[in-house]
Amino acid sequence: MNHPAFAIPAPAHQAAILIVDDAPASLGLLQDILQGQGYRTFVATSGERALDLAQRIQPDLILLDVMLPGLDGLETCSRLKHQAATADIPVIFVSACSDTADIVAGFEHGAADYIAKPLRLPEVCSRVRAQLQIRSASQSHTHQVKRLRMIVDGMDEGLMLLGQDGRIQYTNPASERCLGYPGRELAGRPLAELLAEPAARDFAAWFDQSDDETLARCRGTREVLLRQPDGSLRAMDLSLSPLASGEQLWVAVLHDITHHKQSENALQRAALADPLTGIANRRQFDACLEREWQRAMRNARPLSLLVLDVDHFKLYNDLLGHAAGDQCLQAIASTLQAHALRATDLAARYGGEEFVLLLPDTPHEGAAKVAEAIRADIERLRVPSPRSTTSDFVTVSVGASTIVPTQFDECRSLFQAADRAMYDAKAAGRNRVTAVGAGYAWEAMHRVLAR
Ligand SMILES: Nc1nc2c(ncn2[C@@H]2O[C@H](COP(=O)(O)OP(=O)(O)OP(=O)(O)O)[C@@H](O)[C@H]2O)c(=O)[nH]1
Repeated sequence: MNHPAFAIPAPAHQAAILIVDDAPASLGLLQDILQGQGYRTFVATSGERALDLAQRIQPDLILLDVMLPGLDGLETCSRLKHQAATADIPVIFVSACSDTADIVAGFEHGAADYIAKPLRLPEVCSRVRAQLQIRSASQSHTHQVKRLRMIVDGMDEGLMLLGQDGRIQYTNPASERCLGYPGRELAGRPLAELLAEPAARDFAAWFDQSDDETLARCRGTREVLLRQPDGSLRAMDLSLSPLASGEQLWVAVLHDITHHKQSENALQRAALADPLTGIANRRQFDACLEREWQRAMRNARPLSLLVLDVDHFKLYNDLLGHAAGDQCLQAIASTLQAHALRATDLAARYGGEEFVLLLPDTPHEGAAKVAEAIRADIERLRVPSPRSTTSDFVTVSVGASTIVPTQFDECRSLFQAADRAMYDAKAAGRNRVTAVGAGYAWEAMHRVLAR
């Protein structure tokens, strides 16, 4: 039977409605009405059968009579609500018992609505439609929430919610990975506590003051170091923005930049290294010399420099070829590097076949000893040098200079003195060390001694 007067547009998907009634007349009537509205209907004449069918067909709505043989409607409704598979299916009681107490009991047992018999058809249609709309809205809301949760849980970026006091209220799995702690250990902790300085101080100050103007300053993205539970640090970009909803919450996003940092560091290292030998290049040496010069001057400590040049290297190259020459330079660089024993010593290739070794806090005698040890070790490499007029093997000449820098000295004077000493060693026959003192203090001492 169709009821055009109460016709409503058929739902986008044909909703399935389970009608539970032991009275054939009312069952048939409800079935006619609902089918007329375009719904698919299923019927059950007992509570037990209704439970079974509901589990299997997962209807969108159940119309349930209260008075049923065996398991009554109230108990059936309770059981439906206690089973995970049917708990979310809305139930409308349809009953001749329409006292307030009956209606209240229906709601207490989990009903979504209550229709009193005798049935008024427009009312049945409206209530059914209303429940289906509520269910559809709630399903799409649940779907949205699930989707959002999947996105947030699957993000590579760490996402956190912070209160206005800067304490963590929510962390997604990626932020737990970034921070190195499980979510339960992060909840309630101030974010600043997990940062290294100077960001830790800034964030603590911002959130402590928490006036709008101060907080506005923590907006945006900055590079921070996160303290890991094992004490190590991880570089991240941290973006902070207020939650648009107007709640007093902040959204913090962590983006791991370890890889960028690593390649940045690798680039920096490459820019400071000599590509042939892997030891420091001239650029790094110049910066280091300037630093150590200032330190030695502040502390009035001796600073020594060795300048080392391969003997007759042109002849070596000409006879054995450039590739063999390169290998020879690599062997010399390794030998030199092996003598850079202290953390502050720096071995570098100054250019061509010329090398330097900077020895901070090293007096004249110490520098001369290191220079001689390097010279002897290179000779001991026994790299054949057939055309050399100095030796059968590759040798080096080394100039060493030492200075206790004063404000009357110039940084380049140390290099110039060592370079001159190296040329003196060449002039004196090569494969030897010449060690000299340099600078105002040295000359002053010699003036006193000469008197
Ligand atoms: N294989 C190779 N040779 C280089 C490199 N840099 C400079 N040389 C060579 O080193 C040689 C240096 O020659 P010279 O400056 O004339 O000096 P030397 O032959 O070593 O003679 P003395 O220094 O007087 O003992 C040149 O032939 C350069 O081509 C390099 O990176 N690889």
